[in-house]
Amino acid sequence: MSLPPLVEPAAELTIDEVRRYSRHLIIPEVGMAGQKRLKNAKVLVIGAGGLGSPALLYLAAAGVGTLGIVEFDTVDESNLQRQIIHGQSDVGKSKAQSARDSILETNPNTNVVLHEVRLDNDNVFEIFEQYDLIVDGTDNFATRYLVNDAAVLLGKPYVWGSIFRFDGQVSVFWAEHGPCYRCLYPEPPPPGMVPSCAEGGVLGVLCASVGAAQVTEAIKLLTGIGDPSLGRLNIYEALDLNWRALKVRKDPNCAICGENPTVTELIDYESFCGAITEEAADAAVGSTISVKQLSEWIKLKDNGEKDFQLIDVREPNEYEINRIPGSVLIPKADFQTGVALEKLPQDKQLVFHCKSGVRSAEVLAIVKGAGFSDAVHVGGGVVAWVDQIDPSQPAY
Ligand SMILES: Nc1ncnc2c1ncn2[C@@H]1O[C@H](COP(=O)(O)OP(=O)(O)OP(=O)(O)O)[C@@H](O)[C@H]1O
Ligand SMILES: [Zn+2]
Repeated sequence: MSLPPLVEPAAELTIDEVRRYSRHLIIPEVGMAGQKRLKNAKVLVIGAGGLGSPALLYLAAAGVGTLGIVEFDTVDESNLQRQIIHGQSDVGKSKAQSARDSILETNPNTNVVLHEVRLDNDNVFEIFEQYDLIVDGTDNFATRYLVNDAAVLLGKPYVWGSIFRFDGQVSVFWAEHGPCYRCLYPEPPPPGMVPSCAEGGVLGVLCASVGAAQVTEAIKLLTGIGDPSLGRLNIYEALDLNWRALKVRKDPNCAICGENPTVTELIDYESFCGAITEEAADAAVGSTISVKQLSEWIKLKDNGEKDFQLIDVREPNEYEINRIPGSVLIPKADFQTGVALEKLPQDKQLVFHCKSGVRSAEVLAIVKGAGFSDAVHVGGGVVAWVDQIDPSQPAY
């Protein structure tokens, strides 16, 4: 379905702008009118991370006049493998400011507006209202549902993208003309089911494919060229170098854009998406030790004053990156299938850890259910261990 352009054309382009955008201007479908629409456009990008990096650079290069950035975080060395808007000298700096510097280097005509906050219920409307179009480059479900609901309630379109390992997804959501994100995904995945990129990894260059596809959709919407991916879920598989599209229908029972909506205002997205299952949270109460305690326990064990078995429930490739001394590796999946339970020592206290404490809490729930009532897990996992106890090991 083609839609009218989102934006009216700006009054004119300067001589410099005509030179800069000449390769756009000679595309008949874009032409002066299309480029002037881009100049007049106000686009908000949420997150200057994996997707936001290419999205912001290409939106700026394309001549989008005003670019807003919502981002609260600072640049970490592990971001540089994919977040190409930031460089080595930006490590430790505000991502929003680092992104602005790169954008202005790419196109000094861009009016860059920084929102150096975490997007939340209190600021989302005020921020969204200032823009014609939103590009979601975030990596967590709580923010995705917040973005969707705020966009539906304000009647705004947005371009959504997601990445995981080798695969990406892109779609356009606009409840007034088609489905919304909740029509496609009515509920977030159960906590722990879908690992984040920090947990599961992502091929850096995948961000370029997916971020560029998001910008393509943004340009189509702003200028009215082509058919935007409204009602179309585009799926990219990097290993096959293949895009395919699935139809997405507007759900008449959608909680927010359906015929009888039950969501009429913003909700508590953190608890809606729950970072951890209820069973895992219950199991962890009173059975969580800190990395400092673990380090004491390891000393006592070395002196023969305490006995326990430390079990790392991450994946083998994570175990190769860093590990806590004395741990044995039994991945979480082996507890879920039950095969791990037979391997567990019956005569020792069990201490579980993972990367950050989510997977180990889930395993704790399983082993406590199997009768290992004195088992504990390590809050903050190996991330906290490297941070607080052994900075000589690499973090990831
Ligand atoms: N609610 C939010 N408000 C503002 N920015 C957000 C929000 N949620 C996520 N982001 C930002 O979106 C970006 C997502 O980028 P990306 O998926 O590459 O993850 P990352 O957090 O940088 O990396 P990793 O999770 O691997 O450490 C991050 O920079 C993150 O700070
Ligand atoms: Zn919907």
